[in-house]
Amino acid sequence: MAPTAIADLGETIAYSTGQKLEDVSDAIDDVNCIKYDSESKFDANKDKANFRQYEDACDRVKNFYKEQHEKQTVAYNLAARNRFHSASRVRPEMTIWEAMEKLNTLIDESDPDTSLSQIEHLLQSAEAIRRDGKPRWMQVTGLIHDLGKLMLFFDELGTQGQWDVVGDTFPVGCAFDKRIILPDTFVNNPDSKDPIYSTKYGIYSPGCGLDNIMLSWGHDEYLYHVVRDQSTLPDEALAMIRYHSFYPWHREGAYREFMCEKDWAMMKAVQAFNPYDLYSKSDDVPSVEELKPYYMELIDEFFPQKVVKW
Ligand SMILES: O[C@H]1[C@H](O)[C@@H](O)[C@H](O)[C@@H](O)[C@H]1O
Ligand SMILES: [Fe+2]
Ligand SMILES: [Fe+2]
Repeated sequence: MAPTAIADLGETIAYSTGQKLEDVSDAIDDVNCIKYDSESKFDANKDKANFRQYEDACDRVKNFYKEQHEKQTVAYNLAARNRFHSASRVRPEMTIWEAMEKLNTLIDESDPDTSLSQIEHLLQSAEAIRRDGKPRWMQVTGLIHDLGKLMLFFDELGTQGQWDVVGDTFPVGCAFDKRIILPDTFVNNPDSKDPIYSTKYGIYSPGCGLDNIMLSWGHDEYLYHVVRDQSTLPDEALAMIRYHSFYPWHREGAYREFMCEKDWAMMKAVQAFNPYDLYSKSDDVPSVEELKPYYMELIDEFFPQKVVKW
């Protein structure tokens, strides 16, 4: 780890940190009470080779990743986090259901696998989790996991476009791993030539824990911060939200050298969640009005104060 770089990043890294390391053993005990099936029943019949084909994706998707991979730098990430945490920011207020309706106008440029609206994607994920008999906290996690994309509509966050909202995530401040999709598109990212950020560990140290790694700014990181303080969701749900787009880690096995003990338990949770997010995209289109009463009750259970500060 380079001490000067760490000193510069200082508090910003600290406030982007989730649980303290002291909470690790508690979290692991909690995890032991939750059983994940090694294979979910739900994705057994899916042809997985049809999803996430980025090399063959259309120009819209490829251009998206080129832009994202060039612009997600340490400097940008620090600035975005400062805007989010700024004390003077007036945070929009709305309920979870209102947020789902507001998000519905977004067409995600990074996604080669669905042409459905966001509310439909959220309901597909939640319904697949519910059909598999998973706990209620996981169903509501499926329902909300992409609501962070709302950041696109909140001017005071200074969102630049879709490149700092959607798409897969990856750490900044250390070398970009080849297992990130379309890895050659990082050549024009200035950090890939930085003497510290371009090294294997960069500004981090092995075993430092994922909560201490700055992941590219976007809907996962944003929603994690919103939900952590305003819901009763367990640590596993928060990990599913925060890391669901971190495919190079949870699917491809990259960046494992940064994990701490707690992260291994959290990774199981994220991997258990992933099929419901990805493979539910080919399910039937859900009926929003029919499902609304069930999910309104579920939302109230985990967001007791009803109105959320975004
Ligand atoms: O295109 C998708 C989409 O934007 C998802 O919401 C995100 O979680 C994925 O990782 C990404 O690749
Ligand atoms: Fe997502
Ligand atoms: Fe999703």
